[in-house]
Amino acid sequence: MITAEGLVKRYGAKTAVNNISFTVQPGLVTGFLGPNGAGKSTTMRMIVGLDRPSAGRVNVNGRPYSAHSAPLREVGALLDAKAVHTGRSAYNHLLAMAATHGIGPSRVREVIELTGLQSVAGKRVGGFSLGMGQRLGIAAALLGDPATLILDEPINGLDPEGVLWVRQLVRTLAAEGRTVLLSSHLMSEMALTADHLIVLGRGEIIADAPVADIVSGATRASVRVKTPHASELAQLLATPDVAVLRSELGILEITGLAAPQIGELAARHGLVLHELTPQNASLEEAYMALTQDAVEYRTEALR
Ligand SMILES: Nc1ncnc2c1ncn2[C@@H]1O[C@H](COP(=O)(O)OP(=O)(O)OP(=O)(O)O)[C@@H](O)[C@H]1O
Repeated sequence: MITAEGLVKRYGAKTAVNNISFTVQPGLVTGFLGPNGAGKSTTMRMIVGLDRPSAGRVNVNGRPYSAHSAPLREVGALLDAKAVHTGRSAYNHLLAMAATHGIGPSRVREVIELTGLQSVAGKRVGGFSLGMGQRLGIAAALLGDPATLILDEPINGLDPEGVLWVRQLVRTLAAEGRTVLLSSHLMSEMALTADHLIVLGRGEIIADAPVADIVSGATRASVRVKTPHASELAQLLATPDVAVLRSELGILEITGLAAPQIGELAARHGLVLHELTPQNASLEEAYMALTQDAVEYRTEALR
């Protein structure tokens, strides 16, 4: 479990994290989202004691990271996959880390197998691809069999098989009752992986809720209707609370009324429907709506 209370981080005049409080619960995958520069990495660094808060506190499994006598057994973190001694082999890198905590070679072999690095374990880390480096970072995070895991962009550089593997791994870790905090800019992947989301914008929390609530709360779901009586149905639906958009011939996109009510209204007036489909908003749309005022580095649309 991770608990932050009134957490602040200032770098000179820049406030990177501005008085945030949150709890990351065990047994769930919690996604940590936000535009570039929102303060995610800074927060993660404070959780694992790499940065000192300017104010407030953050505990991992009940204590500050620095107060744990064997931190690798409490929290496993993948923060910067490139932060390894490039001259060592993957096996020796993990063995050196393990030695600091009295963890034996058998656990090193176990995490190598778990992360699919067997064939390259003896090779110099300096020659690793981005994806292999990510796998090694995940192996290091798992080394102490910790109850809490913090993974910053773990799928960055992974091939589709690797992305699927990370998704299954973090789901399994959460199902085992562990606390998993995961950052990614890939909303489609986050929608498949996370149960809960904490969204940061300009150093503040702009959402802290289950994924389903964030998706349904930030966007208005619509219903797609295909009918040969589009004009008649659009007229029947025309009330101040219902918006009807005619996207193409015979197709209506309706917001403000649920599919069953639309179907019943059509039936009462003898109007045939060929399709009646609730359109669920995507997490990406919800995320864009939530963060539209919090994006610091905006790009211009291509003309
Ligand atoms: N060491 C530092 N010195 C000065 N400013 C910093 C430092 N580290 C981070 N910042 C600033 O703090 C803000 C938050 O940065 P942070 O890296 O935490 O954001 P992030 O949400 O992780 O972004 P990204 O998605 O781009 O990784 C940014 O404006 C960044 O420029």
